[in-house]
Amino acid sequence: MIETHELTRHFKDVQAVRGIDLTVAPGELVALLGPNGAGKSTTLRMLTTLIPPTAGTARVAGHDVVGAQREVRRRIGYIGQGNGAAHSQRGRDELISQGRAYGMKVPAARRRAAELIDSLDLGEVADRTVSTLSGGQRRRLDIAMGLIHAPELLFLDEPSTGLDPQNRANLQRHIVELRERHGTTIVLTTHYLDEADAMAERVIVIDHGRIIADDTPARLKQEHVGDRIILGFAHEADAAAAAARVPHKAHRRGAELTISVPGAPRLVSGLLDDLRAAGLTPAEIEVRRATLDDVFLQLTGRSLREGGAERSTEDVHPDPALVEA
Ligand SMILES: Nc1ncnc2c1ncn2[C@@H]1O[C@H](COP(=O)(O)OP(=O)(O)OP(=O)(O)O)[C@@H](O)[C@H]1O
Repeated sequence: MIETHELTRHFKDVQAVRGIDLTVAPGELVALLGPNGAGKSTTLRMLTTLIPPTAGTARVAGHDVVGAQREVRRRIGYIGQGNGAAHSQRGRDELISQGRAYGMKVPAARRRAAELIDSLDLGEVADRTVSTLSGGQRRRLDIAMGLIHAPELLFLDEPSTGLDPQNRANLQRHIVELRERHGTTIVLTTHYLDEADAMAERVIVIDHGRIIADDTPARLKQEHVGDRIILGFAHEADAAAAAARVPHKAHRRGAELTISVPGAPRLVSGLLDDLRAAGLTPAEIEVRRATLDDVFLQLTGRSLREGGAERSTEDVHPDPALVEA
């Protein structure tokens, strides 16, 4: 569905995108994840024919983004960062006008608008003027606008930026459902780690205009970081004895022992049984699952977090008596 080769874009002396090779298969839901200024929007704008590449090539939905702009545009939907819908019109009319702009006849545009209003849960607000809609409803209407001509491929640039957590979760659910229902290939950009993690089966991490990782969220976390079990002992000597005993990579700092192990939640109970049998009972136990931020940190030495995503840390208390100890 998308194939780029050394895709590059410079703005005067800013190298926004530096030679990206990217392949996206039909039906994939891919998240481009990266910090502000990483080059995500610029990549999307080239793929949607809004700006030409400085160098390299891109074929989108079977056509070249420079040589066959019209063909590409007819086959894709693009929802940029701003709101696309006009404010004084009713949402439903906006959708129908958009359909007409794509050459649809009025009855077909009406039918398609009704279908999208239903899919995106806009039934109660579709007959209100756009200016009265909430941020989340506006965003859903934008998505309906991008889908009116039933594109094979939908690009969403930061779809949930500016929404509160509840509206974000709701929008994410709608996007995933759309893909399931219509089989649309979806490429979105985000700097919300939890969003990329929750929605995309494939995450492409972009930094300084280059792809630095490309895999499923689970594999990225496992390969680059792994889970950790953190045990706090009453005495340093116990932590040292436990370090010598556990069959995994372990790092001790004072009375705290950090064990790096894939699939930590599955292993923690057996590990604790073994330590307890040797008379080594930790006073505190924490299982820390790897996050995409840990992956980014590992790859770049910097954090991607901007307050939008929480670390997924969970305390595990397999035996309440242990925690009290
Ligand atoms: N029209 C432009 N003129 C000059 N520089 C630009 C232009 N558009 C983007 N840039 C620069 O290119 C780099 C990449 O920007 P881009 O918008 O692609 O990043 P991004 O990853 O989408 O960031 P964000 O998450 O903030 O949207 C940035 O340094 C940006 O300032």
